[in-house]
Amino acid sequence: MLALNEQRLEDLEKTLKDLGQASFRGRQLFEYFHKQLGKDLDTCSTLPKSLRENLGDLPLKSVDIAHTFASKKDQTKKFLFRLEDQRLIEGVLMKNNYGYSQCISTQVGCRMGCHFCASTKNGLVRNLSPYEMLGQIYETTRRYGKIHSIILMGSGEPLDNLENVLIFMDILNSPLGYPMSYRNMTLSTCGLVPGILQLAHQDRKVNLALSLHSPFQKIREGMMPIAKRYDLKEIFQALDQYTDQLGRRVSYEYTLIDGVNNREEDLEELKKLLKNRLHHLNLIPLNPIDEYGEDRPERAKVLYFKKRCEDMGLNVTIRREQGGDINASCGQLRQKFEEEEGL
Ligand SMILES: C[S@@+](CC[C@H](N)C(=O)[O-])C[C@H]1O[C@@H](n2cnc3c(N)ncnc32)[C@H](O)[C@@H]1O
Ligand code: SF4
Repeated sequence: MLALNEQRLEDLEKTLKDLGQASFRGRQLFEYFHKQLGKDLDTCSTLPKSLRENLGDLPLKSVDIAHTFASKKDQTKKFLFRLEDQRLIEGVLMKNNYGYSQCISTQVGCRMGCHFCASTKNGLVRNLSPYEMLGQIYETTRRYGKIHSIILMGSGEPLDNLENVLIFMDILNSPLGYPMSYRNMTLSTCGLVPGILQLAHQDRKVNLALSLHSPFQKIREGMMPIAKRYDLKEIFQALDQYTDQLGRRVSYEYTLIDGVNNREEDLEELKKLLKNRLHHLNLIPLNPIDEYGEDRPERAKVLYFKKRCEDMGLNVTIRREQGGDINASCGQLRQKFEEEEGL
């Protein structure tokens, strides 16, 4: 059973009803957890003391900020959050002109095995529960104020933990809670087709990003083992359904790796794939990790690639390099600290 502070409103009302309480008590408790960001039932003054004591036996989930790394170059902050089993996960908080945007993790580790990604080096440890995702946002909100938008681009593959991710998004979106619009939530996936189709056929209008990395099936397979399971043709069919059903464009993450996916033929093939689709292409220069021998292209090559995409009529940006001095490569910090702690 989910903890009290990670149940959807209707489930929390039912839990309270099963305890012989009126359903409005469930609503009050939901507001306490998700609007007031309360953590300790003793401070929930809307509930009678007897009920608080009664609920005291039921577990609440918690997340703490274990370490904060502040960039000296910009206002970016990187966090290591500690979970109740002492596991660590990473998150990044970025300041934009419209407010804070936060990158959050959805799993401890990842089982997808992309060769360039530090998050997957020790495989998947476990899925995050809904509160372990909410708690990342609530803890930063307590310290820095309201978060405007989130991206599910920390460690983990969100579509490999979709049930909990949907509960998390629904609670965050609830008018009685935080609330954050689905439109301010972006889910990034390596391309798990069943999950993309599930997202296409429901009405939460969240943003979807595909980690594309190569327009060629064989090269993609060489970078991301999961590409062997779902090929580009299947993935694009699913993405087309998402756009048709929800009228939303898809973002494409493209980690630029020198000599691997920044060649002339990559540009031509990208044009064929994206030109006639609603798209936004986001170029991410590789953040090299020890286990992966390939190189990050120098700045001039990144700018050239972007210019060529623009000339071909693609809608393209280079991901803003925020917090470059706090080693923002996903998964590396957690790996370092967990090794030090012998986890
Ligand atoms: C860590 S993943 C998490 C979300 C999801 N699992 C995915 O792959 O889209 C978020 C993004 O970071 C990118 N990424 C991972 N390791 C990277 C690295 N070393 N350098 C640049 N981008 C990287 C991934 O390709 C992906 O687009
Ligand atoms: S890039 Fe995404 S899917 Fe691939 S290993 Fe990293 S977290 Fe997992």
